[in-house]
Amino acid sequence: MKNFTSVKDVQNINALVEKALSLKANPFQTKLAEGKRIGLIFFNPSLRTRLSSQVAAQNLGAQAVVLDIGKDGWALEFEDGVVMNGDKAEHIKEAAAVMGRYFDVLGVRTFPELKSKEADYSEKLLNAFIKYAGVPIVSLESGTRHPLQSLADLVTINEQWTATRKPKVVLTWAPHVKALPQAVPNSFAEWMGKADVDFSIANPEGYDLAEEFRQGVPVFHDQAEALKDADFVYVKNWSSYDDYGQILSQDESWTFGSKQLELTENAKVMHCLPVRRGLVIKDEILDGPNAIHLEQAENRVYAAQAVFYELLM
Ligand SMILES: NCCC[C@H](NC(=O)CCC(=O)O)C(=O)O
Ligand SMILES: NC(=O)OP(=O)(O)O
Repeated sequence: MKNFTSVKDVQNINALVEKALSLKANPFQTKLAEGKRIGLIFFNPSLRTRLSSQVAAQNLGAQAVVLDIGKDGWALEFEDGVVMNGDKAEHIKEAAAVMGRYFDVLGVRTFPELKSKEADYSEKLLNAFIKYAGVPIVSLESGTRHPLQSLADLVTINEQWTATRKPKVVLTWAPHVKALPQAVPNSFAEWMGKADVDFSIANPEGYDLAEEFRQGVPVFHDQAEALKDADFVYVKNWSSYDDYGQILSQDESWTFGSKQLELTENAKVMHCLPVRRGLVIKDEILDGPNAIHLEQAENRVYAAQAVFYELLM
């Protein structure tokens, strides 16, 4: 594996899931990556990704250094060939190359601006790191994807599912007050497409994900129809892709509660966090026996550990 920015970077996802589970069973392999350094570069806020990546590095014996570049770094220029006479002090060409000289692996978090579909989906920032850093790049959530989250999600589904038949996994949209990225649902859909599950998506009209992420996946605009017999339900808000970055609905009949759960096969309920209680998922679910959001968050450590292991070893 050269970089970890999408499921396409992974040769064998089952092997990576197994690696994460074996690291979970025996996490403190602190000699493995002794002397290696991981830079974790954040353009945006984070709780889980930041902490789980640092814990994962420590478990392997590597050192992690965090830079809140959005807050503490110089304002960066990404355009080529411009005269930098505005407010940008440093070009990504130098910034990424310098960080590449300090670290063996670089993780980067860069949310989409949700203004231009073309700009966000071209992944300009992540690709600039890949081009100029000269070391493996790990996405800590980019404009279009969140692969460390999706790997942890798949690890969690594998852990929780003991039956021999394929589990039915449904990704459902839920309302929110802010326009959120499509990165988490895109990425989840992309990973589920490669996993041994029966996968479908429920969202209101106008919220279909970009076609490349839902090819061959049944999409329902009726949540109740989609939830029937589900074994796992992944709840997440996202803003419109077609009407890019817009909030088209705040319909709270899509908020996931007991009424929705009753339609399922006593499904496990998933969310990547942070979750807005009462709006996205009701307390009765988050505080009940079907919620596995904390297990997902815990597995972020072993997902990151497996990825760092692959890239450093
Ligand atoms: N890293 C996990 C999710 C990050 C982001 N959520 C958020 O920005 C929530 C913000 C809020 O609820 O105000 C998203 O949906 O992609
Ligand atoms: N799920 C997730 O990536 O959480 P953070 O945004 O807190 O890192």
